[in-house]
Amino acid sequence: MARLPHEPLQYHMYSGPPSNVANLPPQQKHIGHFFISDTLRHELTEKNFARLNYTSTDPSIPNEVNQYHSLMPLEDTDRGTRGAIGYVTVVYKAQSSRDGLIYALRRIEGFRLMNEDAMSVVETWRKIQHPNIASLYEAFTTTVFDDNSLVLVYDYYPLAVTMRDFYFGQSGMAPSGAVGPVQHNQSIPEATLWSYVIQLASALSTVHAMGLAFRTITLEHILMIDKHRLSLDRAGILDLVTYDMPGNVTQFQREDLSCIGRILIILACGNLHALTHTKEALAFIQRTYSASFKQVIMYLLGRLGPGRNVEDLLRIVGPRIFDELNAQQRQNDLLQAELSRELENARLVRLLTKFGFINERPEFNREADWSETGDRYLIKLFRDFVFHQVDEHGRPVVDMAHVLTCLNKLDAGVSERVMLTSRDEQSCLIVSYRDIKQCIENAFHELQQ
Ligand SMILES: Nc1ncnc2c1ncn2[C@@H]1O[C@H](COP(=O)(O)OP(=O)(O)OP(=O)(O)O)[C@@H](O)[C@H]1O
Repeated sequence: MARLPHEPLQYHMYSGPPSNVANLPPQQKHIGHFFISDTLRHELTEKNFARLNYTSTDPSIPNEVNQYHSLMPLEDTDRGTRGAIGYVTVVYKAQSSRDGLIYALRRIEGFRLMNEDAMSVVETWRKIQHPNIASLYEAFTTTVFDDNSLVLVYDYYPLAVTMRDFYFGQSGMAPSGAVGPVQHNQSIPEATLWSYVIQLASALSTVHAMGLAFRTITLEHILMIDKHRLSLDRAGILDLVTYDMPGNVTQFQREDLSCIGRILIILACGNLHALTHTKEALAFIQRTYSASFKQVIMYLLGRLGPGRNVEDLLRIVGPRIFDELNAQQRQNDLLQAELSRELENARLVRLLTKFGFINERPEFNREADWSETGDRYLIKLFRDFVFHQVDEHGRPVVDMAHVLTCLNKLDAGVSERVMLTSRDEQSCLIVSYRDIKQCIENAFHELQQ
């Protein structure tokens, strides 16, 4: 639409999705709606629900532990198995009374801290902030669970599941002999696996640069926090639990790389037992994925030479980082497009709120000049025009598009005129949206006084 040089922008019109979003290939395409997409709204609502949900009725769970309350276990508390650290751990969601935020508390059952100096480990790990690592905030010992427990406080990600549960379900069922994608019908796409390698390499490069190591990374230690977005869980836990048994950090860092290599084999083969048949697993990977993908696994496992470090890994995966960067930017564009739609809606909510404040105020019911004359009368007629129209049979017209168009024009204060009719149809007024907008501003301003 042609616009004169000084004419204001047509704020009352939805601008539609940006071309870089509208022209995405079909599998990434979004239909331009007035509102946030159904999928994203559903996801966000579910996450908010998970964050707020508090349904625990287990009497053995204390009301409070330190400043954390509303504890809710995120797993079956009877399911506890001795994980990689040799202790049973249980994860709870809890709210901090200090900042009101929700955290994940990992409780190590029956753990007696023998050396208070071990807490210094937490100070070191606390400095690590990375988008693919669940930050460790604090650790404390407690007896409120009727035992000696050590509790570590991490970022909470609503609806996160471990990579093991995500790909293999809670039972982790796997017919042990076969190697190949037996548990899900399709192999995981190579691009997804590269994305995991890059996210994990990025997390490790931050941790290793601090002279630290995760020391154990398994499918249970990786949380899937969004579609193909992962976060390394349990930061610092082994350093804390084995404080009195220090080891060789370089060795631990190499072990981190080996762990990733092993995870990639399991994921690529789609089989939890793939490592018991490494030769067949690697042959399967060679047949299914590219040579460079197999190469990175061989490097991680130390098959291309014993000296391994994360800098070399970053060099090897370097060419793939652009793919990851591009995917992230595309995702960013999509979210920006969603956000810009919500921006329009936020304007409308503000406008409707003003309407709500002004119209039918009970305390002014008997004041004739409040709503029956002047500015406010006009606002009342406009409200009827937008919301209370009836068809020729007197039935209500419920037309969302009409409401949105009118409100957007009103918010922009366009010069277009509209005919407002009184309910008894005895009088009618022709006014511009700009005039009505001014009336609303005045009435709202008076109320604020
Ligand atoms: N930081 C977190 N944010 C949100 N949810 C989490 C977080 N950490 C763990 N969870 C949830 O708690 C569940 C249990 O976590 P956990 O790490 O104990 O897995 P697990 O399979 O029981 O491992 P293990 O057998 O070693 O205890 C996960 O599936 C996940 O849903």
